[in-house]
Amino acid sequence: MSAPDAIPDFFDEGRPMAVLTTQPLDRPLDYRAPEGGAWLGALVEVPLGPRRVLGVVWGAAESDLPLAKLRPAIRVLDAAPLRAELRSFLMRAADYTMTPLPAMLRLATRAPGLGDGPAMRKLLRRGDTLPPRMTDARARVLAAFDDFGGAALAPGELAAAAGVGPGVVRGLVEAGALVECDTPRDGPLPRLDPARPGPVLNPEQAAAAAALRASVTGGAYGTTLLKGVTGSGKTEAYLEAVAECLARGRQALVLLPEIALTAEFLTRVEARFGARPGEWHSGVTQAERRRLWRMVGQGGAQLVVGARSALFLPFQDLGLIVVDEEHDGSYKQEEGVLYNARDMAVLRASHAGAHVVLASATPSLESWANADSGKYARLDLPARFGESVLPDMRAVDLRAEELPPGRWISPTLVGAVQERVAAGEQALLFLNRRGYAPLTVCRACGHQIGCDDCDARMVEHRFLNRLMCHQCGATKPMPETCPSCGAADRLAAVGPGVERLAEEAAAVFPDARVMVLSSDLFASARALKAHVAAIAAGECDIIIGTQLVAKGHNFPNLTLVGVIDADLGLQGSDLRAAERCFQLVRQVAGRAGRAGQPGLALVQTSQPDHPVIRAILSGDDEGFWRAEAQARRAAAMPPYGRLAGIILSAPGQEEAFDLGRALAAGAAPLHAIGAEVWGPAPAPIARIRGRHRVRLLVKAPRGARLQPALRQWLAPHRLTGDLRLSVDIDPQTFF
Ligand SMILES: Nc1ncnc2c1ncn2[C@@H]1O[C@H](COP(=O)(O)OP(=O)(O)OP(=O)(O)O)[C@@H](O)[C@H]1O
Ligand SMILES: [Zn+2]
Repeated sequence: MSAPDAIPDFFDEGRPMAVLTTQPLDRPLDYRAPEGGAWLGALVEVPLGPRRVLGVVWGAAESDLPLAKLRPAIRVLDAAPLRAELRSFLMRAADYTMTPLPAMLRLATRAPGLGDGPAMRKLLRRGDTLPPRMTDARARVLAAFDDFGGAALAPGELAAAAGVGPGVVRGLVEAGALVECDTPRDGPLPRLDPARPGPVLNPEQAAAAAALRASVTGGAYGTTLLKGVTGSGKTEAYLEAVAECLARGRQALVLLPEIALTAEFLTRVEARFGARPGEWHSGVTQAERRRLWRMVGQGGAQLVVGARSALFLPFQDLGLIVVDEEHDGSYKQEEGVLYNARDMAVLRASHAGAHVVLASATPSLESWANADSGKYARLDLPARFGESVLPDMRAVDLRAEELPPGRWISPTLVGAVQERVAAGEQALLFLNRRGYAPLTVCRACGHQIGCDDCDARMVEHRFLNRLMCHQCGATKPMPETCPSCGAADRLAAVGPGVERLAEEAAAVFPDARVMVLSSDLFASARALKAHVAAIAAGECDIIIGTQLVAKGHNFPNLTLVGVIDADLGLQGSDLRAAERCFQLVRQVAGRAGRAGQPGLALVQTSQPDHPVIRAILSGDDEGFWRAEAQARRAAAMPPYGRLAGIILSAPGQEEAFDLGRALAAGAAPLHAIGAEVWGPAPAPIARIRGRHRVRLLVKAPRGARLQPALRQWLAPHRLTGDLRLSVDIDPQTFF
């Protein structure tokens, strides 16, 4: 199915056709095809009651209403029809995630200005006559066209290219030597040249690159896990697959877990292919989004780099999807439509005849197991590129170090930081906690300040000078007196957050320049990017960061990483606590010593003998995954069993519990596939934004047909009032 659709079905004007709208209806509606007819998959505007809504021609009409009873669609929009590949992907994705199809379609039609006509702008090209009076400046303007291959140019572009003022250009228009023409505003993106030579690869990289190129050449679906230690050149290797894909005239998509990483990636692509790819994420302007959405559909964009929502773009011929840092938790969308972009990438690729590359130094157990069983191919890059070696990893046993109250940087770590900073190198102190302090307590009565709407404590953010709830985002000023007992000046910050750690660093290292990297400190993606660039350029000595710093950044001068509290990740009953702790600490440590100087990672822990900490320190990755896989297999937990979370929420706890109990009592359809139901129980965070939350957990054997059983189980229950139910297939979080 690698070729674009064969000639799609066409509905002649006035013929009946089914249209799927993005409105919450349970099926497509029938309309008559509008003037000019409509292709299958075309985006159309249709009347719905008194409104006009967006829809997609989905297939043949389904009702047997007489033609005269059907309303005509209003018009076909100016955009490429959604291809069969995307339509079938949306149906399967809706099915898998148990999302209503219109909500899925909304993800694929989220382009600004879709309903607008083709936006035109006035460009200039050369006329048939020469100006009566030729000057140097005029000659330069006319010559500028040759530099652009005769393409039409905007007046401003032309003046800039010729190095003249706008008056010169105007004069030529008046003289008839330049003529205006209307041109679509959204032109193709600059061409990437896949034939340009890449860097010289070392033998391991070359072998991986050749295997990846070969997978793309086949033009069929397949998935490869590219496991390489941090700094081994995974990016260089998968860019070779991108080159192969583009050379074959197909499109490629690279997903990154964090917008802050795109700037560096765009620069690398430009260096490799001579132009920048399309960008798709929340930091991109509306005009750029509109252009990219259209160009992806028309084949005017070869490579897109984006966030998880880029998976729903209307590619003309998608040949490759790379999911970089595939283990990253942010690929799971936790609000609205609940989906895992890594899994959906595999699903989309299987419909598009595309290859998937999952790249990571610390793969998810899911991907590791799929490679282990042979379902995915696997390629390894076991060593860092060039002279750099993996950092030396050592534990700092907190039981043996004297730390005064309110201090978190151990004497050993202080000494190491001083040494590195004195040598003109950078040190990173990692603590996965935003804000100043996780807890504010009254020393008079013991009261802990909580959120008014959630079952969560408020976190002090000194930078904002407020308390913040990390569940709902609500903030309030720090009270002067205890809200419970009224005592003044008795409220105390308990525990560290990155802001407090920065305060400690400033006190302990008074001469060092300290910068904090935490997602909440930046008003925009742009500000964050600038900050990352400043760090890479060496504008600070000590970086204090949350998990934001763990994600693939390249700080060449960074040689020391201190993990403030490795035990933090081991806590909690979460199924993936060990896996996440392992991934996070290994990734953070991997930031050290990337450009030749040897790196050191010091891991502060009170449990140096904990198996996870030992695996982190020893670097025995395979041993860790094997042990983890064995434990999960024994418990029949994912990926060796299946889970679905059911979250009920309502203004009152009783309503949610009543439904939960009714569900638990009527679980026969689940028992029929060998599944168990746990709960209902109050969710660990029992209230968010004023709504009470109750959870059930469904656990099924690996091969069970879970979704049909869930549908059958849930069908008899009507949601009344303000009761909400959401289904989380393959849940990553259990709050
Ligand atoms: N063959 C090569 N020639 C020149 N430079 C290389 C080569 N391979 C890798 N590098 C450089 O080494 C550094 C690490 O490579 P790269 O970013 O591709 O590794 P990675 O495995 O993707 O790292 P991470 O896991 O941290 O994302 C980069 O600066 C890259 O430009
Ligand atoms: Zn809250």
